[in-house]
Amino acid sequence: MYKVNEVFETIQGEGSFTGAAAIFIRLQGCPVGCSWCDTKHTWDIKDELAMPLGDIVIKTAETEHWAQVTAAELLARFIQEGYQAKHVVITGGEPCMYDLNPLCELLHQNGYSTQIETSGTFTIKAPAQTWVTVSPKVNMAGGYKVLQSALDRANEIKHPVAMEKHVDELLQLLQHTDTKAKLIYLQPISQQRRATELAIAMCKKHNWRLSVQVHKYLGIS
Ligand SMILES: C[S@@+](CC[C@H](N)C(=O)[O-])C[C@H]1O[C@@H](n2cnc3c(N)ncnc32)[C@H](O)[C@@H]1O
Ligand SMILES: Nc1nc2[nH]cc(C(=O)O)c2c(=O)[nH]1
Ligand code: SF4
Ligand SMILES: [Mg+2]
Repeated sequence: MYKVNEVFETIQGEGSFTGAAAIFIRLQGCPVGCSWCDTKHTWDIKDELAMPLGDIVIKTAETEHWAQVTAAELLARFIQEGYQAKHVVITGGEPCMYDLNPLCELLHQNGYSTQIETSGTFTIKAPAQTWVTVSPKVNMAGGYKVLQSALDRANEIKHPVAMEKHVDELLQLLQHTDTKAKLIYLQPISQQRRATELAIAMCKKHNWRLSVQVHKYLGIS
């Protein structure tokens, strides 16, 4: 069973799948506590805020409501809603609090590709074909060993930056990671001008890529 905060079809706005039509599943719950997090409404799991999946799918505002569902119920809902996207992004909250194997396997069997957006603070439980985006959160719950195994598994590393020290953190993490087959992105925090300028300069300096949360510039979810 998965606790789901939101389900919606949109355009992937971050990382290497930017521009791809995608179905997003936003899972409820995250203990990491990033001060600049743009999805704080997913942090807590409040029993009294449970609601049916049908109500979750039509909700338009960011709320702390969630629905408890199976993988099969989610797939059935995609079909019922007439979603055409064949790429599914599982985010949160922190999706790796959950075992994502049953969900991803069912989606793969039904012709979807899958992608996870994770902080690297929980062990990743997902099939080998799943594209893993790690947005590393340092000095947070989970510890160094878990984060390193997430970085090793990552297909792309997408580091949120606002200050030089965030770049230094990434450089430190990459020292212990084989990055040959990985894409490395900097993502400016909250579209701040200074963060964006820093990210551009550092992408040029280190030959990394820039991810700018295109959906926020477009004003879409
Ligand atoms: C909301 S998080 C959910 C998934 C997971 N907990 C994680 O942190 O990767 C999804 C992505 O948004 C990024 N993010 C969150 N708040 C942001 C902000 N204010 N500006 C830029 N990126 C942000 C995270 O770093 C992560 O890459
Ligand atoms: N369009 C769109 N793209 C996204 N890529 C990652 C997102 C996330 O919240 O994890 C996200 C999101 O919330 N919306
Ligand atoms: S780990 Fe992700 S969801 Fe959790 S607080 Fe940080 S950015 Fe937000
Ligand atoms: Mg988002």
